[in-house]
Amino acid sequence: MTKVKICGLKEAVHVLCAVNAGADFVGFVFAPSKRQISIEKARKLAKLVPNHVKKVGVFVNPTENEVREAFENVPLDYVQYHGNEDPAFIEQLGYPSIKAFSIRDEEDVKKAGKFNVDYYLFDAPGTDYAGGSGKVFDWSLLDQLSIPREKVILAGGLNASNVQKAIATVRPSAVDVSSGVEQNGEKNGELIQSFIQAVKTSQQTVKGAN
Ligand SMILES: O=C(O)c1ccccc1N[C@@H]1O[C@H](COP(=O)(O)O)[C@@H](O)[C@H]1O
Repeated sequence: MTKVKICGLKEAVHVLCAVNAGADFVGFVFAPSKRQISIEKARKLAKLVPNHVKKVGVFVNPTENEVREAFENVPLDYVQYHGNEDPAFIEQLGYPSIKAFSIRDEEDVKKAGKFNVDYYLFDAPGTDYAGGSGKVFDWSLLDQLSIPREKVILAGGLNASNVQKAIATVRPSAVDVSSGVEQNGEKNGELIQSFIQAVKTSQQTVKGAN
């Protein structure tokens, strides 16, 4: 079952929409971004999230204290490191973790081998911010990936129209979306629902074909 992460949530209505539509992870951005929210805001939104939906905090080159404060106070289930954090920094903090890699070429893919994390997230390089650019990268760069697929999250410019092809091509454990469920720069409930529906339909199609 491919899981779904809806990232960059800022409003209660969209958190509830993601949860009700079947999201497996919801993401709160603490890094510099147009989607950045405070720990206090994330704490309020987190109260709307049932235990089976995992809460992810997105950081870019944070200090240890920034991560600890958010993890304990929201509270979070996973920390997503979306910058140039090194393996020792992540291991020292010791939280359940997702490490993001910006993929331009095969060398970027190889960097994943240095980390020991719960999930390896592959994304397009950022433009204005470290992530959330809405850009797709060349998925074929992941063809030779040695990371087990159950630990792979695919991100980068996904939307309801391309996510089924993305799943069939990369076979990730989960897909992650931010820009692709937004309209005029804001999250959109219908787009969140259609994205999650597209992922679920994709799984039904695969089952039916077997
Ligand atoms: O969403 C953001 O604003 C963001 C800012 C800084 C780091 C990561 C961010 N989001 C992550 O970006 C990817 C892809 O997003 P998109 O669907 O291409 O817009 C995803 O992993 C988000 O978690």
